Amino acid sequence: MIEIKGLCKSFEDKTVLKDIDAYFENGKTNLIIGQSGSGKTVLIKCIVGLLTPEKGEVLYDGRNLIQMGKKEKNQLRREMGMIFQSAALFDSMSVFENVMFPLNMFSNDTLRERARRAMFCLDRVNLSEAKDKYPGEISGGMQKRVAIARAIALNPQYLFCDEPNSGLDPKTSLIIDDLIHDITREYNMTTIINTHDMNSVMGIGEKVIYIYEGHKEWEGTKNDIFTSTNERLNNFIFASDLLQKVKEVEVQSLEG
Ligand SMILES: Nc1ncnc2c1ncn2[C@@H]1O[C@H](COP(=O)(O)OP(=O)(O)OP(=O)(O)O)[C@@H](O)[C@H]1O
Repeated sequence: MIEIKGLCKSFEDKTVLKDIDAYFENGKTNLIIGQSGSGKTVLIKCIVGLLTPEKGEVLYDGRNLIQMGKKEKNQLRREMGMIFQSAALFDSMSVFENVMFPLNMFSNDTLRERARRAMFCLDRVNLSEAKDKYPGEISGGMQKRVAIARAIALNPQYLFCDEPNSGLDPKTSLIIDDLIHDITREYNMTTIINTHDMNSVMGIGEKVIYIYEGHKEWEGTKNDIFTSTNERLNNFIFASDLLQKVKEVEVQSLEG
């Protein structure tokens, strides 16, 4: 579990995060949502240690990241998998070599064991047949799947995904969402996803945190969203006519 307590972050005189408390459980997909500029990326960067907050705690199963020394932080980083907005694969390496990369950097296993692990991860995302291709030769959705295989290669306890669906069509986005959701359960990981994608919220939002102008405005499950009376949340989620219709149908079925 990851817990954050009283997190505050400013840049010069601009306060971006205001006293955020939240917890993210194992085996669940936790989503951070909010308008552009509300502070989601800064929050996730504080959680993974790329930014240091002025105040607050970031606890990884009780271990406070903010107070860790360099050695302990490096150890913790090995327990983290990350999937960035652009899949951020190495273009000059094959799919297989991309997945081998973290294993070659951090694992003490033999070459044979590392190769077996890389193939296992590629198989898990249904890409073993593309192992010799290069990122430029495969689709955006396949690149994201390679990024997922690479992120889980070291068997992380914590998985962070920044806009995993950016640039993907709705159907491919669903495949990526389901994959992240299934893997989270299978490995009992703590997964935090930063997203704008309302389909993701409705599909895999086991826990949703809504950030508004740097503070936590609301939290709940995807089902709680339909019955929430929080006006800011409603304005944000049900901005489109289509989602407004979905809400009406959902509320009717809850009432009936
Ligand atoms: N390094 C920085 N220096 C100064 N201001 C920053 C820095 N990083 C972020 N900010 C500011 O913090 C605020 C929140 O930015 P952030 O990137 O977290 O928003 P976001 O919710 O992730 O937006 P989006 O959904 O568009 O990615 C913005 O006003 C941004 O300009």
